[in-house]
Amino acid sequence: MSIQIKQVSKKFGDFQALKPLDLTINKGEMVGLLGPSGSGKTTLLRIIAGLESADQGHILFSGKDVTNLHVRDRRVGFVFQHYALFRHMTVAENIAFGLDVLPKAQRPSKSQIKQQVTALLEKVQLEHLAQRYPGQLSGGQKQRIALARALAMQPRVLLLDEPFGALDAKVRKELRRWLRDLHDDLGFTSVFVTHDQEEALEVSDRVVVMSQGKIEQQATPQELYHQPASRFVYDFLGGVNVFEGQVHNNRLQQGQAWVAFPHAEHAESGQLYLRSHELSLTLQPSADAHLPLEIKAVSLIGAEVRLELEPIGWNSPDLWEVSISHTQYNSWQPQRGDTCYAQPHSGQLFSSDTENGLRALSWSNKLVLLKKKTA
Ligand SMILES: Nc1ncnc2c1ncn2[C@@H]1O[C@H](COP(=O)(O)OP(=O)(O)OP(=O)(O)O)[C@@H](O)[C@H]1O
Repeated sequence: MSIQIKQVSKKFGDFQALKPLDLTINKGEMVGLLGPSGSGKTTLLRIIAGLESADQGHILFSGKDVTNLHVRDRRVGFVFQHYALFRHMTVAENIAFGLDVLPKAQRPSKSQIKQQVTALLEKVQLEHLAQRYPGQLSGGQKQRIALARALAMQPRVLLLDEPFGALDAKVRKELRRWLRDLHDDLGFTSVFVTHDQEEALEVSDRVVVMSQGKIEQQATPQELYHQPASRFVYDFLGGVNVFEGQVHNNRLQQGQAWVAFPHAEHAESGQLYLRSHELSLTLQPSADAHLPLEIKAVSLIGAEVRLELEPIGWNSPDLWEVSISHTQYNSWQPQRGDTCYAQPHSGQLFSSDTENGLRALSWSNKLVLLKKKTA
């Protein structure tokens, strides 16, 4: 089922929690609402559910206006961060709950309910826990049961509010992949709220970034990562190293540190945003950049080696973080206190004269061109 949100807005007292916004969620799509605390994600989700009413605007499910339809008639399933399982009921009873309380005319027979519960327990891979009580389950297991309970009602839409927010990082990762598989398997439409960038980028078909009650950008994870529409989105996605300076002689300069622009730039000042994979570390400065850094920490855990670097003779809002391969680490053997230099390949420039404040820069093209010329 598709969801259309048309000019929906919401005020709490004088506070505008949602500015009039439009959003279309396609049938079978999984959409992540991503944004900082207070940006309006939960309010939007609750309005879609019918738990909250919009001040103005319309919500359409598959083209039908459901704005004034009661929550119980919208056929939406919910899963919240805090598993609202009934403690005095077994897992099986919890899953059956919604079906057991249906009006008689709609209620399946006892044996049908039993069959459905068994099928759902299989889907969430927890058949062996049917007779346990919530108090005897792990956080991750509770969330899977909460999901099974939501699915029992055969919702047309599944709404999830930080469903894995209370779980530890490893379980969280497992569960979000599992949720994505289940979504694909059952083919429902899902909208989930998260403030975790990695989670949103990993499982969503489309990510809607919200800030101060409005949509900053909606895009596929790939588009969002590679073409953030604004500095807010770039900052919010994180994992970025920033070099700020004044422009002189087609260089971005701060103290003795500088980066030469690959093309002519007319701005007076700017901030260069570089993600870890957009630069390499060298032992000498190059003709394109002089960005000295001191290694403050070397972390070997994980698929790559993460270096934390402090600017030497220039300032940055945060320490720089750059990942290198273990092969590179083994040949270079960087140590705390060593000096190295950042050499950008590509990045984004935010400056007063760029349209939307953002321009993609590429030094790699220049390098490729040079290579081609000399070949
Ligand atoms: N019932 C309410 N009464 C008054 N203000 C509210 C109410 N519900 C939400 N708000 C305010 O509206 C804004 C948006 O809240 P919302 O819960 O939608 O944000 P969010 O993006 O989901 O944040 P979080 O990630 O912290 O859950 C917040 O500033 C919040 O304080």
